[in-house]
Amino acid sequence: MILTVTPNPSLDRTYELPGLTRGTVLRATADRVDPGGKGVNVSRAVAAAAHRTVAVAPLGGPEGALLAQLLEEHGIEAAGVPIAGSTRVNVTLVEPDGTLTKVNAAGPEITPAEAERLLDTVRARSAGADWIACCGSLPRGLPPQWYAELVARSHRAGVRIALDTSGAALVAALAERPDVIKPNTQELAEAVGRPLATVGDALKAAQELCDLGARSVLASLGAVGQLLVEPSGANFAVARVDAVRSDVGAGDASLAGFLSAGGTGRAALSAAVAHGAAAVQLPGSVMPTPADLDPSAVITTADIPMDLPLTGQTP
Ligand SMILES: Nc1ncnc2c1ncn2[C@@H]1O[C@H](COP(=O)(O)OP(=O)(O)OP(=O)(O)O)[C@@H](O)[C@H]1O
Ligand SMILES: O=P(O)(O)OC[C@@]1(O)O[C@H](CO)[C@@H](O)[C@@H]1O
Repeated sequence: MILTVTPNPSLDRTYELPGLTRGTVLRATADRVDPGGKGVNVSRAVAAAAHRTVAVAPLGGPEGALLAQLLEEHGIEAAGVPIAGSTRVNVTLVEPDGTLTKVNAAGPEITPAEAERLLDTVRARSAGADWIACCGSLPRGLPPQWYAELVARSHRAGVRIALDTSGAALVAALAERPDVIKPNTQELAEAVGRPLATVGDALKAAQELCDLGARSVLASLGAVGQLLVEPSGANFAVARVDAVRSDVGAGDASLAGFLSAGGTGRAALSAAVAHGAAAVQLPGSVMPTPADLDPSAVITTADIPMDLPLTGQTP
């Protein structure tokens, strides 16, 4: 069973536009709403592969009620923690050429009592979990050390932790030795405090995060592929993709594939890349099912392409 924790879940609204013109009323040609937030997406992908998952998330207001309803419709068991504030709505604008513009709200303010109830709910639901995946930004009210506390508590309960977050929350959690962290290129660069130009730079940065406490690093490098750095060594994988439709949630699909395949070693890395490649070929944040995966398109190697340039960092 994979338990996911999403402290700042979202309703993901996607609007398809004939064009994106600033300062005008834009009429959408299509729109959709998906249950969102990084851990929620991991649960969606795990459930799509018919594995057991429980999604822990604070839920509040009419948006929280709709999110709970959507999760139920997706067949995902939710452990919702009621909060006084309202669950956020994140908006994606899609232009005809496929360009995506995403607006993520800050999310509700979580009270100290709600924060404690969230930690208690994770503890109560973690019996029998193979992994706890803690994913996404922290809403207001949760201090940057909140994930560190969650990692420490989960390790005391004997459960492995995967952490996908960024900035101070990521750095603060390293000392508690998360079993795997999943930074993307931007998050990796931010964590080591310098821009990364090549896969070799990303490898060095991932090794530094291991020195700071991460037991392993699954670095997702967008179209470039993924690096898995473990005590036993590093591996790199990339998959052929015919046409990218939406990269929203591709990292979440990757993490779900990685954990479902055991969360360690080359086979899990290959599964992560197969899931990422499948996810980008699907619309919105639709998560791949086993039928969408093409393992034959994945190349996995211990021969790291050190000089391969990276993309996807904003200064
Ligand atoms: N443009 C692309 N072309 C091919 N594969 C891609 C592309 N973008 C993403 N992928 C695949 O999906 C994986 C995850 O993507 P990425 O590194 O962008 O994650 P992320 O930034 O965490 O995504 P998100 O936060 O939206 O879930 C990549 O490692 C790769 O396997
Ligand atoms: O604001 P955060 O928590 O960093 O990211 C939230 C989010 O962008 O991540 C998912 C895609 O990975 C979306 O479902 C959701 O809207």
